Amino acid sequence: MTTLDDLNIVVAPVQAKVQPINRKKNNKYEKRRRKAKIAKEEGNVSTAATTAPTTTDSSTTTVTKTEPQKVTAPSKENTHEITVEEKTTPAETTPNSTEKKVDDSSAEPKAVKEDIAKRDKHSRKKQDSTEISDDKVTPEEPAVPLKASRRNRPKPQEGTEESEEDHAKYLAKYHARPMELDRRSGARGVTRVSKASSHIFDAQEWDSLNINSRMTESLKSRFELSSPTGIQAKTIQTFQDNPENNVLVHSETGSGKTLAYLLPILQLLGYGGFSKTGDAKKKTRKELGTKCLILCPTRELASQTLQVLEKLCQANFAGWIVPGGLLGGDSRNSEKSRIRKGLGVIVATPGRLLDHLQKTESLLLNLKGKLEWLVLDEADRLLDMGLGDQVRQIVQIVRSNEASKSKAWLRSVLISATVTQSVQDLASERILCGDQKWIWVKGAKSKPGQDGGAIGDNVETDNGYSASTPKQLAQFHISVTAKLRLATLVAFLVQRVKKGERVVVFMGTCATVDYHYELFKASESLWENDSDSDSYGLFGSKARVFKLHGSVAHSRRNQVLKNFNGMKESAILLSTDVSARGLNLKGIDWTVQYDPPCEISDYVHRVGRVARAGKAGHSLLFLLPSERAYLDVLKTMGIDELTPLSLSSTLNQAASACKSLSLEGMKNGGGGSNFGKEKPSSRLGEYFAIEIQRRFEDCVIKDDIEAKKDKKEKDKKRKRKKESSMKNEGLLMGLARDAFMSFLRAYSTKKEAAVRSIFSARALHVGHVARSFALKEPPKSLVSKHRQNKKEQEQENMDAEANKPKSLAFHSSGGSNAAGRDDEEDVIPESYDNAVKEIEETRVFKRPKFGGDKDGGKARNAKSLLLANAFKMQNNLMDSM
Ligand SMILES: Nc1ncnc2c1ncn2[C@@H]1O[C@H](COP(=O)(O)OP(=O)(O)OP(=O)(O)O)[C@@H](O)[C@H]1O
Repeated sequence: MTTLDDLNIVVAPVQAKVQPINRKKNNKYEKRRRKAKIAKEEGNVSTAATTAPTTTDSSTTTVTKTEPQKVTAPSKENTHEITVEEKTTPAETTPNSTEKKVDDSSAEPKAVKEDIAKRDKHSRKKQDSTEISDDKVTPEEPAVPLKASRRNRPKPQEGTEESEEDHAKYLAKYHARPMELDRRSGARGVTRVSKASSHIFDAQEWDSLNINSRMTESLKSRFELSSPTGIQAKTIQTFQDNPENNVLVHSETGSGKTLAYLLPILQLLGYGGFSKTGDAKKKTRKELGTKCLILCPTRELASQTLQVLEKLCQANFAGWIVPGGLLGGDSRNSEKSRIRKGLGVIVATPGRLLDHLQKTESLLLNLKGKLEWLVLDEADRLLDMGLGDQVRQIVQIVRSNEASKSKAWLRSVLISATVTQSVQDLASERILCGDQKWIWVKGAKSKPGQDGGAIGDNVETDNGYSASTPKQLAQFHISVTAKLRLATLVAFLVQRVKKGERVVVFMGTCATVDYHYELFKASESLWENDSDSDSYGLFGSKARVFKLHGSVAHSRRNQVLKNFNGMKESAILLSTDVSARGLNLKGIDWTVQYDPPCEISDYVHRVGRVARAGKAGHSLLFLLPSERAYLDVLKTMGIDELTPLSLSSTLNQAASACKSLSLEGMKNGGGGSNFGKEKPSSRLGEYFAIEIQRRFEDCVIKDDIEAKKDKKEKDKKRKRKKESSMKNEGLLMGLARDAFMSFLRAYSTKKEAAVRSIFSARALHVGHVARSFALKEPPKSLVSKHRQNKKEQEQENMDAEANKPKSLAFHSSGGSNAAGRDDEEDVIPESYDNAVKEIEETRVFKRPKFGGDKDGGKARNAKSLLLANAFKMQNNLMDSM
């Protein structure tokens, strides 16, 4: 029989329950505490940490009592240390420390406090009213766990054990506590430590390669590179042995692919062949023309490559070869004049190069009869859907510019750590490879005898990912529910910052980066006695936070990278995938993927920002419990070394590092019936999560209240004049809403087929997702639209259902969609608008119905209703937000 769980039905999320400031104990809480006691006897499913933690389920709260374990890497310089304390030190529960914090909070303007309290009250009221509304929406986060609350839970009627089971599943899915999540993911306290490795280096020396001795000298002295990496030696040899072929360079991230292709090209341009000695073939800029075009997917990577190229050319080797960049963001006119003077090697982003090819005649003149190399760095990104068209047009123009030439004259060089089947397919298109053969040069992990083959030959795995992540990289994943995500991110960063480490946090969209950046900046410091560092925000004087994404102005992006790379102490860079490819970010210890990437190849490139050139490095991937299958997909791609990181340890360690904050959490939200009974130390991590969540939510609301006040005052001053153009909401509130919406959109539009079903928006708990953006409830625009149409929709759907032939109602027609039930994924649209709407729509139907539902038929028909809604959604594409 089809159960509601099979339908992926989730209890409709309602506004989050947040502990109000100055919350008082009252009868309601007393009752809930009693219920919690009952729950203790009942079962294993536990409440989430961000609700008032009133359960006493010792099986899930007790922290394993082992001594703190310290795993130390052998070499201090090249390794990082991860200390995992399975047992947290009990907090010093001195009344003074908590009192102090309370005093601090009382420093807030009274009006603001009252306002926040009012909102909390309103929020609670709303929740209560929802419980008894027509919709019978189950509260998203009751103050006591639903399982525990006998009276709150609708009584299952006869023959409804199934509903009980559904309910338990629901709780286990969305309200599991850290210890339980750890148990499920198999996370242990002891964890892996990355050690530096020399596997990417070749046994050869620079001198053994046939490149000019002036160059090798400068590589050793100026670049301080003592020996070539394996891929560098192999690529130079391949260029030497196959002067007329196309080359595909495929090696793990950070293995030195940039020099691998630049060195042989410069050798050929400067000296006409491979030799340690020999005279340079000097030419004027006009005579030389443009010999090589290097395309990079981002401006940052292009300018990094240009810097390396300039340094190489100036190194007393081939000073007459003048490289230049055509990068989006620079002035066109200055680029034009540089092109006119003559650029021997051009490094460009596709858009800007195409623009010049179409508008700057002198560029076509410089290329004609001269161009020999077309390099696509990060080829898979350049050839994918986003940039593929532009790159194709570029190749077409370049080739038609030489139409009369009969001899093969242009060689393509593809570079990437991820050579997917689609890249191989595209590479075999004639437009890219001409008449020449491809030579595939593979990196250190390749099996012996595999180099020098043609594309399509000797593929290690079907997907070509196996040689892509550095061997020495220690990869972790953490399983965390949506409502604990934000607190867990902060907890993890607290540990890194404490150790003075540098971290890049990858997020899915520009809006999420903007929001977290502003939120961290606006929040008070986590550390005690860090009052001097107000301007630095959450991590105080211990770490600066930076942001980088595609919508940041170009000039600002350069500055951010410069400042981030220039910082010696701990720093955190919040970024989108704009810095995922090719960038050499200085001294990074960890990459964190807060939002899993759209494509597996992006996973490889993101983690590849650490553990470069054989150094040690770590990566962490955040996953919701519903996204666990993502690990299996990674496995099929040859990435199977992810160790589960303990959530409870992560929170507990942060709690130990920020004791006063955790104590405040205990006081504000964690007292409950167990205050003084349950060992506080066993839940310290959860108190940390509670408090950090509360602080963020208050920060957003406070900012909103102040902005509204400001606007009111400004409007008053203007009297009868037009109202001020100021937004009627705080910066943080606006950013939070944008971030939340963009998260949902991005979530539902994961591109790769292999992961699409894993990131189904229907598995999300929208209310909890809102909390991960420090919103107490999902944005009103999303909810009110839904409410407005809901009744109407329900009626229509019920009508449609009633008119259907009875035999189809619950008939599983062998995968057919005739009854509109068996293949929901096909029916639910994937588009931007619908994806968001889909989440809203499903909120209505995801709630498991328990006994006592007057409209029992409604529950049974939930799946049909869902489908009918999906059809309706399709019709309302443009109307959804
Ligand atoms: N022979 C070498 N010895 C030591 N370090 C090197 C050597 N060659 C390059 N490096 C350093 O290794 C780092 C990574 O180089 P590079 O950017 O070329 O890697 P990559 O393979 O292109 O990485 P990605 O796949 O991420 O683009 C750089 O900091 C570079 O200076």
